Amino acid sequence: MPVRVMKLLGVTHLVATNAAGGLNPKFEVGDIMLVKDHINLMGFAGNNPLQGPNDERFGPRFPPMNEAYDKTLIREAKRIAKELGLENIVHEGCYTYLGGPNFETVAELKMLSMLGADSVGMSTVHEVITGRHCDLTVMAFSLITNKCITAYDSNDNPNHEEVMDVGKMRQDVLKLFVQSIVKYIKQTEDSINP
Ligand SMILES: O=P(O)(O)O[C@H]1O[C@H](CO)[C@@H](O)[C@H]1O
Ligand code: HPA
Repeated sequence: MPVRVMKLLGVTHLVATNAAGGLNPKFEVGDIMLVKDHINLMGFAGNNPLQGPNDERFGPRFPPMNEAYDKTLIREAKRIAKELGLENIVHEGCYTYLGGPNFETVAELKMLSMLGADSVGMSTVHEVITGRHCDLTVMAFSLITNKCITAYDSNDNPNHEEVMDVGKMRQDVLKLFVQSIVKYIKQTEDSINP
């Protein structure tokens, strides 16, 4: 619903962000993952924001989702990351989510890893689907706040405090990153519609 309100207000771009567990073993806590694709696992279970009668004022009944994440914005976000000296902590990958609010089991995480997910959260996909349905240009990134635990002999536990702490630790960098991306989008829009 907020995404459609944004559309009605004239918004053209959606930059979605989330905190997520890192499933890709190359990711470290505090890294950023640009989302290049997602797996809508809740959609597999029949939970999709576009369910129900389609409102043609927003978009078509059967929207494509193979190019959900704008390739130009991903490319420019990488360039910006380099300019800001963040290239070593910025990666690209596939996001997936379960409904939460519990963190995932070891078996669930092993399955998600086999499916090709690089980060795991509890949000974002519904907003992205709704945004693409009404033709917003979309980009998203995950802040990796914890490493997913995929071994039964681990003594670690994911917890929301750690997620919040890592978010706070990275807030200045993330603010700068988002500001730079928004600045790029504004410049591009202004050059198209002066
Ligand atoms: O996806 P966001 O809201 O960024 O936050 C993620 O972090 C929280 C769990 O710690 C959950 O809300 C999960 O979705
Ligand atoms: N799993 C799901 N959601 C999350 C995680 C996680 O490990 N970290 C932050 N949000």
